[in-house]
Amino acid sequence: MLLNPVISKLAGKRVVLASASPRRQDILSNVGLRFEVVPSWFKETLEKSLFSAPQEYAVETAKQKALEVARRMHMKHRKTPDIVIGADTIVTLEDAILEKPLDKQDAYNMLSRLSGKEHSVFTGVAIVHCKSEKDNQLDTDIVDFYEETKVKFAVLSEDLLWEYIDSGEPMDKAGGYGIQSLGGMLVESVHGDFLNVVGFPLNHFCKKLAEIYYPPSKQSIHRVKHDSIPYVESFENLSDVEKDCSSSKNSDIKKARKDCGNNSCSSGPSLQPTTIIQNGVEKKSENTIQFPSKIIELLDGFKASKTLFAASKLKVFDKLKDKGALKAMDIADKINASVHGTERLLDACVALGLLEKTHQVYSNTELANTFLVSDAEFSVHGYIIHSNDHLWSHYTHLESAVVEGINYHHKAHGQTAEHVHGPEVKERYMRAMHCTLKITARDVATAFDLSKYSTACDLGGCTGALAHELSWIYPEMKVKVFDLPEVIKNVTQFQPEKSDSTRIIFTSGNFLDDALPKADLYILSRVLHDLLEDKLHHLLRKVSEACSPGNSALLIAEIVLDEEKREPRALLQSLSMSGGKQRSGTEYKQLLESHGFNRVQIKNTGNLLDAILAVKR
Ligand SMILES: Cc1cn([C@H]2C[C@H](O)[C@@H](COP(=O)(O)OP(=O)(O)OP(=O)(O)O)O2)c(=O)[nH]c1=O
Repeated sequence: MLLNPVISKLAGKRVVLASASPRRQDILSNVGLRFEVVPSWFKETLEKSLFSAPQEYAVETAKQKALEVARRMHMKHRKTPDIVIGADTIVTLEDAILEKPLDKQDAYNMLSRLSGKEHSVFTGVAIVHCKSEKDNQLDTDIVDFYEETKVKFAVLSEDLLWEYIDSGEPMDKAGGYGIQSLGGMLVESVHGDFLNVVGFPLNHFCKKLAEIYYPPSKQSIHRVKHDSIPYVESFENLSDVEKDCSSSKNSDIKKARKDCGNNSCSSGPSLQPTTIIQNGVEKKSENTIQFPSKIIELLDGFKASKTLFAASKLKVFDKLKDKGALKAMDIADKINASVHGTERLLDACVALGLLEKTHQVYSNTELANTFLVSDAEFSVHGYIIHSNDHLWSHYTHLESAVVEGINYHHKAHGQTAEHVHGPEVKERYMRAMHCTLKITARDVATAFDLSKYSTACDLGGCTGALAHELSWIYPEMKVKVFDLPEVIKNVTQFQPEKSDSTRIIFTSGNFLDDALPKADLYILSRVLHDLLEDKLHHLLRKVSEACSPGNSALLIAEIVLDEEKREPRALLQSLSMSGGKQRSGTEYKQLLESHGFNRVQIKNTGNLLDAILAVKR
């Protein structure tokens, strides 16, 4: 335990070594690491000329080896590992990269080049932390590094060379030799980590683990030097609190800190005494203040949102979807932007997990292809643009709107009706509604068995996204979308190619003023939270009157707050609302009961909107 404190940090985790190399397996198992071996299928065929230095090639190959295994285990075997370790060893001589020889002649060529000279052995290592996201996406966090060792060969005679080659040893080894076996006889001197030559830089690996699992506190100078494996005593002295908070890779660290958000971990002063060295003098400090991760995360949140908005607005994800992969300068050209600015934006998107970057070439992640490309089936692009162009300004005026207690719409956009209700704004709003409903409609439509209702009317149903989902799930159901004339006249562009116009009908009208069309099932999706009390009751009264007991029902799609009203998404959204309010399950129940709906069922879907089914018996 004392000898391998950092290695023991991996105990209890599913660790996978993505390597067929018996040497790597030996090195790691010799220090007590428990792991599965899943050799990588990644072919070592990266274009070497694309790398500015050979070690970058080794690191990238190591990374690709590990990622291939992580993805395969996640997708095919549904066994997401916690950590996958990949490595790649190369020999370099005068800019040439020597990998494993193809045959005896190739081994001869390599060894005769190495004869009498000093060469470098680089091993690139990637430590990939994996996490399965809610939507079954694989989320990875990669730490990589390389180690260089210089090896000098004696002058080798032809006979020695061929005898060595005939032993068979060179064939599965980079540079065509194995320093740990017969090949050791060829070596005059070694500068650096011997195990690095054999295929795995153990010391550097432990230092990296130390950095990951024991990051230095930002507030105090610990006795753990950044480039050292931490002193054993410093592990012994770690408090449970600190252990929990620094338990893993960056995202785990974030998570652990988040989990600790309500206790002394992230905010209050820690009671753990800390050793501080100032001007060479050691001091013990009580009440060290821990780094306020939670606050920094909140503080920086707007930068991440705005990065997503800017990349979406500039259609970065669309351009990359069209072209597959592009360099920063090509993207800059396509979006009419400066190369420098584009590169910064792209790198920020990589850091946020929206883009991937390999050898200065950017491509969309699966997440971006599915949700950020503007014409993708489940794109949230419209919602992002609405957030950027409309909601953003609400929040920049939040402070004065709170102080003055006025409507944010006026504060943010001035008072002109044109600005708030102009055609462009309306279309943007429709897009935002459309894409949020596209990703929520399935969960709302299937929250309850609605098959007994043969006609439905979606009041304020906008582009018909929920109507289409209902008609697809309930083939017997006909759905009428009832919305304002200016909405209905723009719905055509949102219809799927194969839409059945006999089962989905768009009708113009105002649900507050006009008579409601007849239906078995009325739907109010994202309507109630936005209405002032008088309008809300007026509408519910009308719907209730239109519902006959036993035969009809009202389906509501809204965020249903937990009873303590702690749901951040809804509460943050409330800040930008002009009139209405978000409600808890009990509040919706009472509201609906007051309008004669005496059977109210609520289903938390886990999606953006929850579902409520209200019936009059
Ligand atoms: C230079 C040198 C390399 N080697 C080995 C280490 C590596 O196993 C191999 C270089 O090939 P790699 O491609 O790094 O590794 P590998 O093919 O053996 O395993 P995998 O790709 O599955 O991870 O050469 C020695 O064993 N001794 C040496 O002295």
